[in-house]
Amino acid sequence: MIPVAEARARILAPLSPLPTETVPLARALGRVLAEPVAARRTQPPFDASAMDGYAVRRAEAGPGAVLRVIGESAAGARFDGVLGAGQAVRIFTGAPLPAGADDVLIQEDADRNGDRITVRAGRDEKRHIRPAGDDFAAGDVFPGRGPLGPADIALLAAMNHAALPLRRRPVVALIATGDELVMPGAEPGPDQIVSSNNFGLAAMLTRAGAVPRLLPIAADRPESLAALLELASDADLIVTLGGASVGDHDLVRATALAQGLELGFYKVAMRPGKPLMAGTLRGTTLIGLPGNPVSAMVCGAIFVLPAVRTMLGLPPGPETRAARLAGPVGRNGPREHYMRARLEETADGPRVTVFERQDSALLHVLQAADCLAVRPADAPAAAAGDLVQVVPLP
Ligand SMILES: Nc1nc2c(c(=O)[nH]1)N[C@H]1C(S)=C(S)[C@@H](COP(=O)(O)OP(=O)(O)OC[C@H]3O[C@@H](n4cnc5c(N)ncnc54)[C@H](O)[C@@H]3O)O[C@H]1N2
Ligand code: MOO
Repeated sequence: MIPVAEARARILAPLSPLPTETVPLARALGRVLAEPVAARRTQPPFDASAMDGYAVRRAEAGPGAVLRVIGESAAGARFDGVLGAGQAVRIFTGAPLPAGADDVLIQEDADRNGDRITVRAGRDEKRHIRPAGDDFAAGDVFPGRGPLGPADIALLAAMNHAALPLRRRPVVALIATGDELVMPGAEPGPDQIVSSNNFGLAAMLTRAGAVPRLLPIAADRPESLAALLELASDADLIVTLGGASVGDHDLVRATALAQGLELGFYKVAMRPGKPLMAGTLRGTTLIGLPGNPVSAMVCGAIFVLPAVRTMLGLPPGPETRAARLAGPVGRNGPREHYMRARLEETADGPRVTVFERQDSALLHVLQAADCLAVRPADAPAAAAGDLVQVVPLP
């Protein structure tokens, strides 16, 4: 058994960022930039009005002042002249501020009579001008990388990018194994269950910016698994689920070895996830996840997502943070324990409640969790208030 950090390092070592492709902005949600991109324009490109009202000179627009309206500046159609003494220009939100003006009087503070306005008493003192470049300036580097969210897309659109240089999305083949499994919606036989791990992993991968490819379930026969490994051979990463342990029907390692797998390691000092294995099959990284549903999901977060992020050119993670235990936890054994838990922000900082039940078959416990509290191998018992590292669940 090797430590978790070493197992992850060995998985990541042969991986590198995938090539760049140019993708229309409207298809960039959830994708990752392959290189920094900069604003192609300044926003706003001119001093703009933030309100509907009148562009004026502040020094002459005190309460009671009377000004003559000489024109209009609308969003998309500016007033071309220069504002002179005693003059005002009708202006609308988003319109360029005319030369000579330094203030926008909101229309609620003006009484209009023909081409005259009178400034009301108690007028709003705010100038209601958005200076040029208030949001960003041409050349400003877009601050994010990805996976891009809705606000990222909005900012990139405003920066005038119709298409973006993105990392190609890693295609991850998912092969669930076991005669006991049927697809959701099918009618399981008396000794069968519904396959959940491949769907959970697929969701995790999609959210991380990868393309999961759900292959048919492999039966517990070497020919079945071998055929599916063949089918998966053009993926960027192959993930098998189950069949990793020592039982008579756990065939993944033997079958993959017979197909030419160069085994990197088998077994990690981790709970859940001990029977994890990884290696290279015909040039493609293969990660063999344990079958217990929570083990598969935890190993997905701790090993598969870092592999995907590396292929996307992102820091591999997982990111951890410190939190105080809400209650005591017992001493740990020789395997690093990734305990299902819930994190809350309190006045004293983040606090983590570790769940009572940690059996790796309990998906309802995982569903209730939002993080994993990490207990190092052989850690002594810990008390409420002690610090532990937590990994947010994806
Ligand atoms: N004698 C030993 N037995 C076991 C050991 C051990 O060291 N010695 N390790 C245990 C640990 S830890 C784990 S984890 C499991 C994992 O074993 P496998 O990877 O071989 O998983 P399976 O036997 O295929 O399945 C385990 C369990 O999970 C269910 N399963 C499998 N795939 C799915 C799926 N796609 N969706 C939902 N559920 C799935 C399967 O039906 C089993 O109940 O081994 C322990 N045993
Ligand atoms: O390591 Mo197994 O993954 O405990 O359930």
